[in-house]
Amino acid sequence: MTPSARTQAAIELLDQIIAAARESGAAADTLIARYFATRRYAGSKDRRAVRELVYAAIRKAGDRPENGRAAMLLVADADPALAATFDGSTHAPAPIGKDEPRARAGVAPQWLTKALRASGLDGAALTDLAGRATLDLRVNTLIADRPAVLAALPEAEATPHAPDGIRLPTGTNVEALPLFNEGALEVQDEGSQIVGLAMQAKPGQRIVDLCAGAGGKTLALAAMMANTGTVLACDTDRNRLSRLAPRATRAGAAIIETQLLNPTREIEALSEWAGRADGVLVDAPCSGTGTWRRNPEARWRLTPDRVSRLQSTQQQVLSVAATLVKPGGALVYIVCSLLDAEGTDQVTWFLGAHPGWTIAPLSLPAGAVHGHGVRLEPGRDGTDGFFVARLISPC
Ligand SMILES: C[S@@+](CC[C@H](N)C(=O)[O-])C[C@H]1O[C@@H](n2cnc3c(N)ncnc32)[C@H](O)[C@@H]1O
Repeated sequence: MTPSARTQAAIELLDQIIAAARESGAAADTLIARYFATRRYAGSKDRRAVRELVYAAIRKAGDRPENGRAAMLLVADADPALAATFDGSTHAPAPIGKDEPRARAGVAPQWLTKALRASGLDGAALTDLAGRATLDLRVNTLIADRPAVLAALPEAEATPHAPDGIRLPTGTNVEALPLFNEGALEVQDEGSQIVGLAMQAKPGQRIVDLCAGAGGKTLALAAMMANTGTVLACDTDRNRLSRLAPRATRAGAAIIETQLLNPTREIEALSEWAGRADGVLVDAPCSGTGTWRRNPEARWRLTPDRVSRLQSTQQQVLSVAATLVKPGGALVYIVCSLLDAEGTDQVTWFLGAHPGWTIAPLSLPAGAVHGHGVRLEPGRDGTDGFFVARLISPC
């Protein structure tokens, strides 16, 4: 493909991504994969170059742009070589017209930027939210240890904070690594590894992972517990939860049970666990403002109404969790969001609605105290953004 044809392909893809963001359609990565599946003439270098252009435009445009051309023009304004590809030749975008509209540059839509500022993020802390993510993995200590893995993978380095984390060059085909196929490695952002430590899970305990999804944190809990005790992994999403069993088998995690939940009838389904869990992890559904490094177009999908619906779900899940924790046991609340409305404000709500519960201080390898918990920030900590708090049930 010529440079101009690559620019045109990026514009077409951006049109699809913008439409999908407007209509709750497929994620950018899925659309990019589909686009190239039907364009066999594009080689791997072309795909990489087009992908780079698409993501440069997504990261730069704070609001959902009108169209792909307006988004790409925003990038071209700071890149003369890219601007020169708008030359009107075959397969190229039309020449840039006088006063053509550009997408608005920014971190996020204005309402969201305001809410993030009110949550204590400003300057680089704000702009780094949509920066580039690292490729982090957790060494599964049921099968291997970090020094052995680092010795076997010369291209890997230890993550700066998480004790079992390694970092690989971006773009590494993880699934082709023998250590991955042997179950010694799990792809997991360093931030996700760190907030999981807040559960302080110990061998022999009974832990509920109430929003387990496909089990990223469940597997880490089983490893922390050295495969003794029980981890009950629950979720309301059958598809996500069904991905956990094969992952657990590969990881040699034998203490995991799963339970699919009906969103209005969790307490009934979990009656055997009422007041009996040593700990309950609530990795709650959230707006994902901390994960824009991986899904920058998520900024274009979020609305105030969606945040407020998520807040209701978070409160509902927290209330279910509170019924499961034994006296003196712990509830760990995590969101991969930096909005206080989903983080520390929800803990304030919980304490008001559940008298007798207290906050336990957290000592984690990264992050800083924020409100009732600890916050990890992409800019400061080099991880995805998270809020985590540890609450103790009355005895
Ligand atoms: C942030 S994700 C969990 C990610 C997972 N813990 C991990 O580490 O990979 C939140 C999960 O909460 C689930 N969820 C949503 N509503 C729920 C509810 N009422 N009860 C339990 N899980 C729920 C979603 O299906 C989603 O999988």
